[in-house]
Amino acid sequence: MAAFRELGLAPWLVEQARQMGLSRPTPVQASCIPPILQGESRDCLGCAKTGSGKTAAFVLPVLQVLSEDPYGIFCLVLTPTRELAYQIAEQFRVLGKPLGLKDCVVVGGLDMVAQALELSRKPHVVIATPGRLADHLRSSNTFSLKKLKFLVLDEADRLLEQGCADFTADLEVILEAVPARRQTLLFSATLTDTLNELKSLAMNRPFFWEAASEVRTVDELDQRYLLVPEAVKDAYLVHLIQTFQDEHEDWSIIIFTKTCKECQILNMMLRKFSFPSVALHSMMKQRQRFAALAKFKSSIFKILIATDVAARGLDIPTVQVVINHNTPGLPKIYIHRVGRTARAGRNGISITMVTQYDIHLVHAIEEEIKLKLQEYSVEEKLVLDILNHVNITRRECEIELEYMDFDEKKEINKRKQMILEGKDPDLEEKRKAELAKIKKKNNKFREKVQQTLQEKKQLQMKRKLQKKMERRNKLHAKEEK
Ligand SMILES: Nc1ncnc2c1ncn2[C@@H]1O[C@H](COP(=O)(O)OP(=O)(O)OP(=O)(O)O)[C@@H](O)[C@H]1O
Repeated sequence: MAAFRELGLAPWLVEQARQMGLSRPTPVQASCIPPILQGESRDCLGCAKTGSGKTAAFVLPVLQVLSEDPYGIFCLVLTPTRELAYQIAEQFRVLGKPLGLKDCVVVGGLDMVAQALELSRKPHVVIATPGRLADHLRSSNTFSLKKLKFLVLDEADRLLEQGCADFTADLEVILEAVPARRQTLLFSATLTDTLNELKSLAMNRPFFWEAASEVRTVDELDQRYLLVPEAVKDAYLVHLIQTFQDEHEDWSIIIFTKTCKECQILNMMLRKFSFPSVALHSMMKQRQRFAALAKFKSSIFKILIATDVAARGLDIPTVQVVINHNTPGLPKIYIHRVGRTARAGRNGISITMVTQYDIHLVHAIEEEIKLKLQEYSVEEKLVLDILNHVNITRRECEIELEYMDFDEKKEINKRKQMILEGKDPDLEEKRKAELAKIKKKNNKFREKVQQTLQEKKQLQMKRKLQKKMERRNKLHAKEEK
């Protein structure tokens, strides 16, 4: 593998990388840095496994080009979560220190006025979540992205996905504000599904690089599943954590849950068992989210319980274990979740809890990652011993949470968010109800059509069969004559 300086990077940048512990480029860096350095006419799509150094693969060449002609705003990085935006900003800051790099993080949940002021001071690099940046573009004209040289989409497939947090409308606003002549860099561990959409964004002789590997997860990751009945999941979880705590001196675990409520309940429950845990989910205030992550990163708290808001990109080298409290519905989400451990060549283990209803999801995951998960065995008796205690504790937490009006708060938060987005919550609700009605009607209609088609098909088959029988009878009659 070539050294960093052979990739065309300046000595000061190579030295800066070395100081950060990056002495030799990883494959994604070695492959993507030279084409990015070729300049304006070359876009780049980099697809490499989790923890393989994709961030430096774009930060280093951007800094190199910036150092040759520094001005603001030179580069815009878009990323799906607020925590990830700060993590990327840190890499820019550390690697770009000799340049006196000015960066600006623009994410939701924080003061918009302060952000607008920072943007107006022309930072070299803006790292943003699409929603908040689009809000700034819609509401102010104190900054311009028209001279931008680089547009980076980190976790690009997530940004283009149309899921519960749909970025497409915001991306449209942003793409209108950036110049057509620019270099677009797209990175993720899971680019292939959305490749066509991504290519329409990166049209300048796109250089596409994908790590040559059949298996889509890293070799250093020991991937297990644990078959558990739904009703006793939490007893297994407590048992797993207790075992790690007893057997390891230095340990750190991320537990992924399906919903914010589940995340909150598990955190309350684990704390009642005196485990050092913190929660991270989208219903928390942004300051609480940052504080929780900081406590986990500094190992004050050894357990992070999170929703998929923490599934992508977060780089916390000390994480040795990922527990999936629910089996992810999409293989892609599984890949990103388990990728929070076994990063940059370290070992790690992931344990996915699988109930009787989730077997098909495991098969889909195995098919996608091209690897069979191995069973994780536990001593059932030890789990049975704590079962009652765990179930009673969980029930207590559920009752406590009801008193805290968690669901109501969720509803209020949703309405607040709509107001912030300039929507009328009541109108939106009406619209949603109407849409649901139409959907139901359409579904009924579709079912009816399908039923009619089925009946028609059956009738045709019946007729065919009848004709066949008639022909055969006639033949028999002829033969008998
Ligand atoms: N050349 C290198 N040598 C050693 N370590 C490196 C190198 N490049 C990056 N790293 C380290 O590897 C870790 C993972 O890097 P990074 O977060 O960029 O991964 P990623 O590919 O973006 O992962 P994900 O898909 O999960 O976002 C970081 O701690 C980073 O400092």
